This record gives sequence, structure tokens and C-alpha cells, in this order.
Amino acid sequence: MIVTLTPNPSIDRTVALAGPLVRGGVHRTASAFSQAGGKGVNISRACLSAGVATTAVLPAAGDDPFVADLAAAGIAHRLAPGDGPVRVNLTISEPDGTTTKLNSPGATASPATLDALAATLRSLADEADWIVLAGSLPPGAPARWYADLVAELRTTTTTRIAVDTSDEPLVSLVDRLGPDTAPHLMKPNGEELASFTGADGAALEADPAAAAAAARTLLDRGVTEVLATLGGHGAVLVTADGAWHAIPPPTDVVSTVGAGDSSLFGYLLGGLRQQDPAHRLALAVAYGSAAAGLPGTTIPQPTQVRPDLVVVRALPSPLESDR
Ligand SMILES: O=P(O)(O)OC[C@@]1(O)O[C@H](CO)[C@@H](O)[C@@H]1O
Repeated sequence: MIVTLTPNPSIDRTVALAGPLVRGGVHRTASAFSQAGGKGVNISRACLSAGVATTAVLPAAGDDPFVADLAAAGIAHRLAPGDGPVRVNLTISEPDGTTTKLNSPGATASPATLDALAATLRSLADEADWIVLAGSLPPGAPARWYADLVAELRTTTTTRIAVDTSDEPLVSLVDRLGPDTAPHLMKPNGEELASFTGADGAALEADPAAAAAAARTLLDRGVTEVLATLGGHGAVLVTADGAWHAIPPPTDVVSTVGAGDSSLFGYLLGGLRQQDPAHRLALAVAYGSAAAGLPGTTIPQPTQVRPDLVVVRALPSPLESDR
């Protein structure tokens, strides 16, 4: 089972434009629709369609429309009482695949909500193969909340923990890394790798060897595996056994929202299937590129995922003296 935590879930409203976005212009939209989202929820959705047991943990009132959407989709969930309506995040999709996102802060989380989320995770931890902590933190949560939660879970369960977050919560997590406090898996993108290495995000995405070197700094501080997604440049995987780069198949990009979550799910799925690192990485990139070809936050079905079209190559190991 994969247990996901989404402390700041979102209703993802996608507006598709018939032409390019013009700042200050008036646009007639081609279509608009909403999906229950947030990074952990997207991963639980991917679990459901791939037949992997999952529980999504999140804050929301039982009568929030978000929860009705989750229930209609059949996603098992455990709720902490929410502190306000689930936020609405806006995606603007242009015909050439350019995706602009406007993410709201979300309701301010009370200490009681944060405690309830942590308690629910603790109660599910031992049944899970993976616990995935994903997305931003709501206002009211201290930036170190994920770092504290990982450190605490590491003392109470042996279940593996994956984290995908950004900004201050990521920086706090990285500051706190160590042999007993690190998550087992992290999934930064190029910008996120750059946020704690000081490099340029776009440059890292275009240079898989540099991205692998940045990811390796996390391994040196206790993380077991790093899956770094590099947008159209694919992804790199770094473990104690080596580093690999996967190149995606040519993809007609419709919306990149949910591509990173799909990649993380593909990677976990490969692990549950006992695949070797190169095959896990290929499945991650195949899931991510399938998601990029779908509108809004749509998560691919397994039949839409083509790991056979992904090219994986091993990256040279750095010399010890270079590390
Ligand atoms: O604001 P956060 O929590 O960082 O990201 C939220 C979000 O952009 O992440 C998902 C895509 O990864 C979307 O479903 C959702 O809108």
C-alpha cells in the first residue's frame, strides 16, 4: 500500500485557451474543468488506476466538494478536519503545451489539524510499503513540519518515506538531513535541486550529469535514492549503486500539471514490481511523459504508459576525489 499525505490539497481548475496567453488581454476559453488534486492525491489517483492499494491523507471538511470528488473517484481517504475550504489552483493551458499555474495559499492550518494529520500517518505507517509526503505546506504549518515529521516517523516505523516538496519546506528538510532523519527517496525537479545547490534550475535540467551531481549531495547526507525530474529532458536517478539518465519519447505536451507526481508514482510502482533501477527510472519517465500529454491534472492510465519508448543510459560515477 502507498499512503500519501497532501497537507495542502487543491481543486485544480484548468482553463484551456484557443490561442496564446496575452497578458492584459481578454480571452475566450476553449474549455474549463476542475479535478481534485494536490500532489499526494494525484499519486493516490495513479495508484488506484494501476491497482495499487492506497490511502490519501489530507485536511478537508467532510462536506467539502473536494471530498465528494475523491469519493466519486473511489480514492480511499482519511481526513483531518479542515480549517477552511480546499483551495482552488488555476492552470492556464495554451495550445502549444505552455502551462501557467496560479496556486493559492490554502486555508491556514491549525495546530490541531497538523497534529491530526501526523497521528493519522502514524496509525497507517506500518501497513504501508511507502509513505509519500507531497506538495506545499499550508499557511500556519512551520516550514520545518515535513523535516520534523520525517524525523519522527523514522523513529516509529521502518516503512520507507518519500518526499516531494519545494521552497522553504524543502530547504528545511535538506538542512535537517542525516542518517536517522533523511527520507529514503526525494523527488526534486531542476528548480528544486537548484534551490539548495545554488545552481541554475534550467541549466541543471539541461545537463543530466550536473543534475546527478547535485542529487548525489543528498545521498551523501542520508537519502537512499533521488529521482530528479528534468522536464522535457527526462529524469535522473541516483542511488548508492550508480546514476542513470532516462530520455522520454517525443511527446505532444498538453499540460505538465501532475507529470512529476506521475513520475514519482511510476518509480514507486517499478519498485513494488521489484524492477532494477534502470527499469524503475524508465517507468517513472514513461508515466511523466504520458501525463504531460493529457489535459489539466489528468493522471495516465497504465495502458497509456510506454516505458519501452524510454531510453535509459548509465551516467559515469564521479571519482571519489571529486566528491
Ligand atoms: O502548491 P503545491 O502544493 O506545491 O502544488 C499543488 C499542485 O500544483 O501540485 C499538483 C501537481 O503536481 C497539482 O494537482 C496542484 O495544483
